[in-house]
Order: sequence, then structure tokens, then C-alpha cells
Amino acid sequence: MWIKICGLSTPETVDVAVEAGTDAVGFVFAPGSPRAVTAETAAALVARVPAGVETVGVFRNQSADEVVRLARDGGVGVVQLHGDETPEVFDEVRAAGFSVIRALGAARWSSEPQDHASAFGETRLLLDAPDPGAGSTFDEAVLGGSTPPAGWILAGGLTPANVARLVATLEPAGVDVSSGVESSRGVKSPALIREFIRAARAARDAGADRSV
Ligand SMILES: O=C(O)c1ccccc1NCC(=O)[C@H](O)[C@H](O)COP(=O)(O)O
Repeated sequence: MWIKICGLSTPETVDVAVEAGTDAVGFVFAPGSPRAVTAETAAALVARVPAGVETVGVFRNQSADEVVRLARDGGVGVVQLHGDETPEVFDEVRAAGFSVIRALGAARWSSEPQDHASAFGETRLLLDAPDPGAGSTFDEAVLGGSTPPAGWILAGGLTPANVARLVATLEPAGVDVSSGVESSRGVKSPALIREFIRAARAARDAGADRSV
């Protein structure tokens, strides 16, 4: 199972996440976020990340040109789009050489799974609460009978205390956390990052082999 620590903004917390064994680190470029970083800051943080750990830029409702410019200047390899971006925006970002994650509310996905498969199927899917980065979980019932595609990533209100239970129940291929490893909004806690990765890895070891 793949683990991503999102919303990092300091060298110390990037180093802690990498040392603790994260598979990916996320940098938020969405305007207005308490975790937002500039491309210059992201580039300095990305430079600390060893090969083999994915670097993800997080965006919401920005133009394809802006996404590509910030992702290039920030040096990330993956783009995560959280808004109402059209399939054309995904195509443009992919054509610029980035791997893409489509992030959306679980309820929205479960109401249109076929639309996702036909229009966005080449992207990895991240299912989240309706308000990204707010630390709220989504009601597991919204998935109803729909089974997310192989490789899907679970996000929204994960914490060191609940990640094992949610992984066992929902069987995602990956997990993504931000608020649950913060001591206050926007401020990452090295201790909580370590605790989350330990708990998620234990859940991974206890479960079936699923890969993103
Ligand atoms: O973190 C933000 O402020 C943010 C702003 C705009 C779009 C996305 C944002 N964050 C995304 C994430 O950090 C995670 O992918 C995900 O939403 C989980 O967040 P959390 O519930 O806080 O763990």
C-alpha cells in the first residue's frame, strides 16, 4: 500500500516523512490554502527527496498553463487535481509529462463512476471528503455498491488512530493524509507523521497486497 504525506512545507517535515518511509510527499499550490508553498519553496523541498519517493503538486481549479508552470518550476513529478478540472485540462497536464491523480469527493465519484472511467480513466483516482484538506472523513456508506477502480487512494480525515480500521474496511491501494498529521492547522507534527506512517505500514502488512 502506497502512503502519501500531503501539505508539507518545511525541510524538517519532508526529511521526517522520507526517513519514516513515505512513498510520496505532497506540496500544495492551491491558492488560499494554509499549506500553500511557492514554486521556489517546493523546488528546495523536492531537492531533498530521494529517487523512488514520488513528489506531488496539489492544485484546485487552476488553468492547465498555471498547473504546468508551477509543477515544472517546483520540480514535482506528479500533479493532483482537486477541483472541477475538465478532461482537457488532464490531457494537457499529462501531455506536459506529468503523471496525474484525480481527487474528488467520494460521494461525487460514486454518483458518476462511469463518467470517471470513460473521461479520466488514465489517471489515478483519489477519493476524499467534499472539502479537501479539512480533516473531515467521508461517510463510508456513500460508496454504496460501487467499487472504486484498482489502485484507488483513500483520503479525508485520516489519522494515526483511524487509518488501520479504514484500510481494513475500504481496502484502498493507497492512503493520503494532511490534517491528521498536524499539531495545528497547516503546521505538520514530526511525531504524528512518524506515527501515521507506522500505523499505515502496519495496516499494509496486515492486508492483502494492493498497489497504486
Ligand atoms: O490542503 C489543502 O489546504 C488543500 C487545498 C486545496 C486542495 C487540496 C488540498 N489538500 C489536499 C490534501 O491534503 C489531501 O489530498 C486530502 O484532501 C486529505 O486531506 P486531510 O483530510 O486534511 O487529511
